[in-house]
Amino acid sequence: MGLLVDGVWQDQWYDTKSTGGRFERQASRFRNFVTADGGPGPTGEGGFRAEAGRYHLYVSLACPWAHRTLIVRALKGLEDAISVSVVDPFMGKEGWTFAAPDPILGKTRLHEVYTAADPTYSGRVTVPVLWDKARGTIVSNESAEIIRMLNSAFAAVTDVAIDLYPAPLRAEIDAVNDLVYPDVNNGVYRSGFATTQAAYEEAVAQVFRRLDWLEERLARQPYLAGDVLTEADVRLFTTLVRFDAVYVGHFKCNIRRIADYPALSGYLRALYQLPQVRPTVDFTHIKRHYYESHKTINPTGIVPVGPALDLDAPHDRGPAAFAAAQTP
Ligand SMILES: N[C@@H](CCC(=O)N[C@@H](CS)C(=O)NCC(=O)O)C(=O)O
Repeated sequence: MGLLVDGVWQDQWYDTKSTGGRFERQASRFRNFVTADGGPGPTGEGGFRAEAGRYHLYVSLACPWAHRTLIVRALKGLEDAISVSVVDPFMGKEGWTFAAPDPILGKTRLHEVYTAADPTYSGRVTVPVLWDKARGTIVSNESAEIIRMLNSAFAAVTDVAIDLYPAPLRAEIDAVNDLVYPDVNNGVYRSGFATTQAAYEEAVAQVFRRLDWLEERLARQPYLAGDVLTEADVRLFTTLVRFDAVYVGHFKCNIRRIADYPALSGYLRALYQLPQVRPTVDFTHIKRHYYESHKTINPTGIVPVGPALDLDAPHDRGPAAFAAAQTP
């Protein structure tokens, strides 16, 4: 675990001293957008046109943010158009590494991919990374924006016509994301990485207040934004699927389990059982990464054997429904 300072790798754990024991996540630095015509997106510069074979994703199968991009790539039928490298589950002194040199740049450490894009980069070296093979640089390292690009820019290179961010539901999706991101997706990290009792208790209470709220919503409707599956569901799913296996124990989010919430656990199983989603879930990487890498939390690195989860059990949510993509 570490970060780059002016392009030089430094091994250090998160600094929570200056924030009263609270973990604060850094904003992502590469913020360009792939677009259908190569014009600039909402942030960053233009020149990144959607083309089959041009882009590469660096992911960790353990990481919930990277997992979002793998799910959207699969739901949008982009597996052949966008290649993927998977980092080793263990994140040690060199940060994320590859078991074998990566096929694009021949690197063995993810921080070398960052310095290949910007030799003076300063900041954390995170997954996911969307790499442009044509320009030899990083398009984006912000998962929330990468999933938007995968959803919207690649219509010409896929025959899957579903829309995970349909115009009529955008306000609702944004509103849900604005609650789920701080309270749940990042809330579990704020609970687990807190270094004072007060910071932990504040974070864990916030996680469960929001899970209670989500339980109530998902008892009333099949998906977070209504009747169709959207990016809001993908974003919640990647935290839910890790929750009982990792966040309950390792991050001390143990007031309740997802298994104790009937609607949330049925919803989790429904999403997990989608044929595009299930192959993206790797519990070996998920459990090994957290329990082996975070030595300040789990010094022995021992990975617990349980819990026994049956995500293949039946659910009551019916077949998946998606919004149809509008032809431009
Ligand atoms: N805002 C980023 C966060 C990504 C992120 O924090 N990824 C974690 C893995 S779960 C990481 O790579 N952490 C390494 C570090 O912080 O040094 C996104 O959503 O893309």
